[in-house]
Amino acid sequence: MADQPPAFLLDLLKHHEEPPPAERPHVTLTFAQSIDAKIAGAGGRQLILSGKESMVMTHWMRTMHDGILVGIGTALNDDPQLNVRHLAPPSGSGPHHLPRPIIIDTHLGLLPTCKLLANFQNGTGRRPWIVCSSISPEVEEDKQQRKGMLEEAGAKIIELPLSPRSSPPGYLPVPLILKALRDLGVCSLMVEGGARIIASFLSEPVVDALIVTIAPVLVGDAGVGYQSPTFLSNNGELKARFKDVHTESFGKDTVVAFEALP
Ligand SMILES: NC(=O)C1=CN([C@@H]2O[C@H](COP(=O)(O)OP(=O)(O)OC[C@H]3O[C@@H](n4cnc5c(N)ncnc54)[C@H](O)[C@@H]3O)[C@@H](O)[C@H]2O)C=CC1
Ligand SMILES: Nc1nc(O)c(N)c(N[C@@H]2O[C@H](COP(=O)(O)O)[C@@H](O)[C@H]2O)n1
Repeated sequence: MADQPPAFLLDLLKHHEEPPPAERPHVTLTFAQSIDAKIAGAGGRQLILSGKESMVMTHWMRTMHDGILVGIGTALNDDPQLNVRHLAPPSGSGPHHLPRPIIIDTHLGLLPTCKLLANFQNGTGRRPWIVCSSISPEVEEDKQQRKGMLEEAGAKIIELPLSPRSSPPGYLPVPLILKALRDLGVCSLMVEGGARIIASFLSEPVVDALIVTIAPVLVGDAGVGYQSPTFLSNNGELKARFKDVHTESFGKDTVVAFEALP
């Protein structure tokens, strides 16, 4: 197994050597999809779309970011670990860098028994950060109680103001999330999904690199896809926001990498 990330990742993410903007980290959006653009099965059932080789590529990518972000839908559905266990231990100095797990969880529904917290407790994972909407302890006793339980299990809770007019309701604004993470020292962020998080990040001009693993399978209409904003102008021409910079086969999968256009 290779002992360093694939060359295209080193090249695509070399902007990480530069400081990120003041208002956000460098952002990489990445996920795996079928050829009919599904990221999960019927009813959201988790699908292992990536084969071994592209999964190893994803784990190398994880080592190259300060933080790794998923939405609460993914955290509850998949109970992910977000670590780098598919990589062989490095031969030389120290272990691989582990990204900080970050969960976007407006109402604090994450379970204190989840694998991310269990891994932190047993010393194999970093302390997860949970981003939620601000709590008014007097009127939200249940949420305050859940906060206490999650903190007891090891989580750091980050509260952000949620506008009553937020659209869709209950969504924390992406720029606010990114600013809070940047202020906490996160300089590079890998966003893994799920469907709603992908749509939200694609709707804002904040994604520097987009890396999609395409597995040669059809999931069918019952599968879960993701929405993207309209990239067509009134005359039907493509208003490209990204340019494709690299395509490479990893085992049976095709990985397509894009970078944001200025
Ligand atoms: N194939 C792949 O690479 C991946 C697939 N998945 C799949 O995605 C599915 C989960 O996706 P979703 O249910 O859409 O959940 P999600 O993981 O996208 O979380 C969405 C939830 O986060 C909260 N949220 C707060 N602020 C938000 C914002 N600004 N934008 C979006 N959400 C915000 C809301 O409660 C929202 O319902 C699962 O089936 C999982 O297996 C998840 C990650 C990667
Ligand atoms: N790269 C990739 N390929 C797939 O086929 C996937 N289903 C995912 N899912 C993402 O990875 C998380 C699971 O991570 P762990 O294996 O538990 O470390 C899952 O929650 C999705 O974010 N990714």
